Amino acid sequence: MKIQSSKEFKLQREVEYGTPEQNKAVREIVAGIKQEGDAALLRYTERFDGAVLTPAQLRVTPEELEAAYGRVEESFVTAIRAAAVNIRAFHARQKRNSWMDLQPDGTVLGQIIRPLKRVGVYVPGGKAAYPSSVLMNVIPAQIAGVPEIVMVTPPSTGGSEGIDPYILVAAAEAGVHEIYRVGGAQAIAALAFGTESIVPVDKICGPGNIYVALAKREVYGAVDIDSIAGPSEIVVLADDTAEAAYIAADLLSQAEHDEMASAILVTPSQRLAEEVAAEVERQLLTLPRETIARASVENYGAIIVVESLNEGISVVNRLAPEHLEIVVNDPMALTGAIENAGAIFLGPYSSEPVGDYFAGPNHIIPTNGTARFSSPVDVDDFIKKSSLIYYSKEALLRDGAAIMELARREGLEGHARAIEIRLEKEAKGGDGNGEQ
Ligand SMILES: NC(=O)c1ccc[n+]([C@@H]2O[C@H](COP(=O)([O-])OP(=O)(O)OC[C@H]3O[C@@H](n4cnc5c(N)ncnc54)[C@H](O)[C@@H]3O)[C@@H](O)[C@H]2O)c1
Ligand SMILES: N[C@H](CO)Cc1c[nH]c[nH+]1
Ligand SMILES: [Zn+2]
Repeated sequence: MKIQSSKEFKLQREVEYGTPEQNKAVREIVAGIKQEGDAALLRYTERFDGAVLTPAQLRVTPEELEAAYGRVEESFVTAIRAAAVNIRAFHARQKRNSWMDLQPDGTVLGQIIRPLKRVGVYVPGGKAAYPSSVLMNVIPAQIAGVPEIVMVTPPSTGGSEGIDPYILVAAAEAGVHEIYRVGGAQAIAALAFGTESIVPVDKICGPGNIYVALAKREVYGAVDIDSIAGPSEIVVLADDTAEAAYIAADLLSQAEHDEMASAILVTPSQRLAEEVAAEVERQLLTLPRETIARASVENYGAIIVVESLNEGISVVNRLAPEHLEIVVNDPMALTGAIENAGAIFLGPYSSEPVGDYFAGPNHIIPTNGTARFSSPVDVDDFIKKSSLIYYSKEALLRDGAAIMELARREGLEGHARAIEIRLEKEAKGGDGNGEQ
């Protein structure tokens, strides 16, 4: 990995997100699905995933879900159940309730919280299969009370029409029954606009590669999306107390996701910078996904040597990473200064994969600097709110003049008159129903 100063470092997102070719390809795929529905969905699935399907084969059957249990180890089922307990407990704390505030004049104001009706969850399955992302998508939706959860995931790597059995078992454990074997931009477009086989959804959540992330951005507006949760990112802010081998391993844990993943060390220690660079090289040699991880660290990785931890914090806030590890003498003391980071891991034992799989917080986290304004997936992603306004006669008589003043200053006489007609009637003796 290249060691450089903060001045030499050039932030990738200052160039366009995705190449022009990737952006163009995604726009064409989305338009194709919109115009041709299933026919385009099957064509793209053959082209990008090598799976030749008929419309009847798009949906996973209950028998396939059942059969998947026979293809996974018991230890996997035990582990995914334990992870689900932690994820459920963490997200249960986020549940909101409707509320109403009854004021002394009889006015009632409030918010009604309802779950979204139908959501689509994307579970990646291209370069790796992500059963953990099933739980991260589905559990918060269930806690919110979403009645219809539909999952999409690409057919397994290698061109089989099957889906990775670990993903299917995770879905069965989570209680998802509507699953389609489609992935990439075509799956996102099918969820957003519907096809003959897939009923459209209200919102799409879930992580994915650059094609998935760009497609979510493209369909936003027709449906809601969680955030741009694209290729994974890790930034480690470390001082001289950090163990180089741990830091290198954590950087590679994210680099191995995708050639476009990004792994960056920020440190005031030249010694640590050099040791981590050497460790990354050493550990890469035995990593099964060496080719992907090497491409990631070469193209999107960096070791940035800063003057001080304070300068390091500024660099981190500018990067706004998906994951931030703070591995310094007193990590808690720095946490308050971190303004932009999707998830913050403190100390030498909070290795990033702890959060990817098990601790409980969600691993679907904004990338590409969007942690500046968006948050990890949570229960709030699956609800909507309606405001509730009940004004009593007393309250309208009190506030009417102010409302008419504001309406007339906006030149909206119709608004003013809607209030005035009531005030005038009350001035003449009211409607006699005595309502307060
Ligand atoms: N940010 C997060 O919260 C988070 C969480 C988990 C995973 N991730 C990321 O999710 C991604 C998973 O990627 P993946 O590739 O393994 O699976 P994926 O399911 O996201 O993508 C696979 C799909 O990409 C499409 N595709 C591949 N090459 C294409 C091309 N040339 N043109 C058009 N479409 C093409 C195919 O349709 C394929 O089905 C990784 O980048 C990983 O870092 C992010
Ligand atoms: N690190 C990914 C989020 O960027 C999540 C994940 C799932 N499995 C392994 N990792
Ligand atoms: Zn990961």
